[in-house]
Amino acid sequence: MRTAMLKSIRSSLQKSSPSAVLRRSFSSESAPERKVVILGAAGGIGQPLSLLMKLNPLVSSLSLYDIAGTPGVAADVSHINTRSEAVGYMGEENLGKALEGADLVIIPAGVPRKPGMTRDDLFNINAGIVKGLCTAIAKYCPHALVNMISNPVNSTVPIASEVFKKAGTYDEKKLFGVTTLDVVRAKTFYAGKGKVPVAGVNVPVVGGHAGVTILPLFSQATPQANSLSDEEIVALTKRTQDGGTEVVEAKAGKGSATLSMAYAGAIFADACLKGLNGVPDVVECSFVQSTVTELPFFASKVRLGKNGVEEVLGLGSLSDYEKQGLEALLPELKSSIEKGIKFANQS
Ligand SMILES: NC(=O)c1ccc[n+]([C@@H]2O[C@H](COP(=O)([O-])OP(=O)(O)OC[C@H]3O[C@@H](n4cnc5c(N)ncnc54)[C@H](O)[C@@H]3O)[C@@H](O)[C@H]2O)c1
Ligand SMILES: O=C(O)C[C@H](O)C(=O)O
Repeated sequence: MRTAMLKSIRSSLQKSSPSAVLRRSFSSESAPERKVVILGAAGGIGQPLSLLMKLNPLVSSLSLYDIAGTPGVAADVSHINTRSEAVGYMGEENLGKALEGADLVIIPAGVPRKPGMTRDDLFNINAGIVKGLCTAIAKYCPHALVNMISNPVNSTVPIASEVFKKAGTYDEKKLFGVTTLDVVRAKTFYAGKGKVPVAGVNVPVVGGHAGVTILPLFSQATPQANSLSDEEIVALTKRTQDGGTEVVEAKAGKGSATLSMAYAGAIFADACLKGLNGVPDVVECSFVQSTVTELPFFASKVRLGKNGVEEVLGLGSLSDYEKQGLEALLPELKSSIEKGIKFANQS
């Protein structure tokens, strides 16, 4: 009787959508102590992400760091009656205190795009910001998991890896480029076009996080929506690849995706915390060190565990259209990775 009940609970959990899992995790209790740090916490993503992480009961200590504005954000969210204590840290002289003892560091620090810009146009400013923050991570919390949101992710993750290598702290299992927003978008657009309930939809997205390097694998979407034509799959792929630009244009100079990104960042951080806590079978897509292709970093499904990446999963079988997409993305992704590595080693 008890075994049957446990089986049924397990199966309903496995079928749940990420948002349902996140809501359910908000109500779980007796989790281990976990310190989560947000670098860039007063920004467009940082503020709603701070709220969502304050709501997550897997977090016991929430450390909010920015170069400006964090006392207000921290005072505000600290009044929310949830498990974690929230503390704000402002200015570089307080970065060490913000990071000490961290289990997970989330980085949405840096400038966002304006209409007409590519993510790579952010490199000149954001590469230096990420390098500085990662140097501090290597010093103050070398064992923390790092969730990189700052763009261009295809280059900022390699920059972080080089900074950690130089400091002697690099652990490839602990560095993640956050590509969850691509998955969130692919699920939403697919459910809309395929007329299937969005809560149950799953779509892996592989490659990287910019334009054609974003490759949604609709051939592996579940549940399969039978009615979609090849033209509709092409249009869905393009919309997923251009999702960020769609928001940048709609915001007309006032930045890029913040609310949907905070949601996606919270889903991914929650998955990392569950992995750290030993929850089995936590799988999300992420841009990580990889041998799935010839490139040193690649986004694919990743199983998360007590040390971060437990297993980088393969691509599975691809449609001919997806195979072409994979071939087409490799040169751009390669050059963005190399640009990040070069920057970290020459400056
Ligand atoms: N990975 C993704 O899917 C994804 C999605 C959306 C946005 N982004 C990227 O996230 C980044 C942030 O976007 P946003 O809309 O929140 O921008 P924003 O300008 O609203 O906020 C950025 C914050 O970073 C802070 N900051 C700047 N330098 C810092 C430093 N050295 N240390 C700490 N904080 C610092 C700023 O003070 C600001 O509060 C951008 O690079 C954007 O392109 C990534
Ligand atoms: O598009 C951007 O510049 C921000 C982010 O990478 C996104 O995908 O929304």
